[in-house]
Amino acid sequence: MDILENRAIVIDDTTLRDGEQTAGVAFSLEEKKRIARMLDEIGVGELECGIPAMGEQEQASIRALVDMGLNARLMTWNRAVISDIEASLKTGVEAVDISLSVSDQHMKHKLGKSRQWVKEQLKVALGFAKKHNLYVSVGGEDSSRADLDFLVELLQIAENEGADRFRFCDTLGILDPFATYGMVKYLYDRTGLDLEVHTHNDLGMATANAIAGIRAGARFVNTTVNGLGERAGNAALEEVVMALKHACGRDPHIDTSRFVEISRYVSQASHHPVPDWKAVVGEKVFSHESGLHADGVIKDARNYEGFDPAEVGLQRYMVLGKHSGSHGLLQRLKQLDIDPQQLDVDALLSQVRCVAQQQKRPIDDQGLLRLCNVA
Ligand SMILES: CC(=O)SCCNC(=O)CCNC(=O)[C@H](O)C(C)(C)COP(=O)(O)OP(=O)(O)OC[C@H]1O[C@@H](n2cnc3c(N)ncnc32)[C@H](O)[C@@H]1OP(=O)(O)O
Ligand SMILES: O=C(O)CCC(=O)C(=O)O
Repeated sequence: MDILENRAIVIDDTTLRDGEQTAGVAFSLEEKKRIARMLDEIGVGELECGIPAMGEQEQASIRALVDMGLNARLMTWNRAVISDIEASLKTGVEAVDISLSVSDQHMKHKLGKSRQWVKEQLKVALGFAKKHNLYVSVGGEDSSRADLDFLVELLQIAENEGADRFRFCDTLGILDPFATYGMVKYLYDRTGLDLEVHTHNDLGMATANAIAGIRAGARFVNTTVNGLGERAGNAALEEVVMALKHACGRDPHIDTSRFVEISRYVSQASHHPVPDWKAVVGEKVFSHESGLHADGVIKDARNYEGFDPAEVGLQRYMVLGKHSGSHGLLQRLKQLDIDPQQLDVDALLSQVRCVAQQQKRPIDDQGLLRLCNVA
């Protein structure tokens, strides 16, 4: 049986934490509230909303998010340090991610500590958080470079000490989907803890890796709007959700029709433009110019569209350009109320192609009317 069957997938969106860690990005409180509200309204189950250890201003903004009374569970990010968790407690959140580096590289060359220290520190931090009745996700930073059997040991400690789940992090975005599947499955087969995947896009595989992790048994997945996040970013919310629906046949119960609206807002608030061709939310991803494609779409949009553009709040554009064919041209003429019988359509198509080639852009309606000598 497919492991995805009968398992509710929970989206833990970290636009307000890892997304805001994108170099140069800083959301205002109003922007954070609006992003949180929109994500909550579309049904995202959990929001990782900041890092209280950063100081009083960050704590106040997290408190303001808590005060909104959203349906989504709010979670903060913490190092495995008591003072970080104390700062989280001040904000009123009921869930924390307690992060510890788990690869030998990080333990030795970042923390300057041993595996034993990490195991002990996990107990200390987790014990403190559970004493305060917090829901705890243990974040395994750099899990993808960790010794898997050491990870299993850590997961056992986490489970014994009351952790609620473990977050498997491909911190550097160095895995492919097959490796992600193998590593997450290895952990899934050896622990009773719920698993989460946190994937980065350094090799362009964040979404694919997130899906692979879910297929291997992870029930939680970290996403960000537009794939914002450290370096090349995280798995994009809109991509993961649409992939779950259309590649995996699972509906994570998110109102996807607002994806474009949310994407545009986060793009503006983060000062990070979304390319026209960005999967799922790019303005032009449902533009059809090529003759065979345009013909196919005119006959039945499902010939060349994997999902309806309206499903994410986009629209379809039929474009006349260098690669156009006669069916696309005839359709446009019809829309402009021009009788093709009066024209040499083959000659007009040649002109359309030629002008588009010269201008290096599509022909708009005015341009077409001029070519038809009607303008
Ligand atoms: C992979 C990720 O995205 S993890 C999230 C990272 N996010 C951020 O760093 C953004 C917010 N960070 C901050 O505001 C600051 O870095 C703070 C408040 C957390 C800490 O600030 P500072 O005390 O000035 O320390 P600084 O950031 O320079 O150094 C980090 C320290 O935390 C330690 N540390 C790093 N990760 C962990 C961890 N998971 N658990 C315990 N200690 C850790 C480092 O070893 C270093 O300690 P050292 O001083 O003993 O060498
Ligand atoms: O440790 C965590 O919970 C997440 C850290 C993170 O953002 C990462 O590993 O990329």
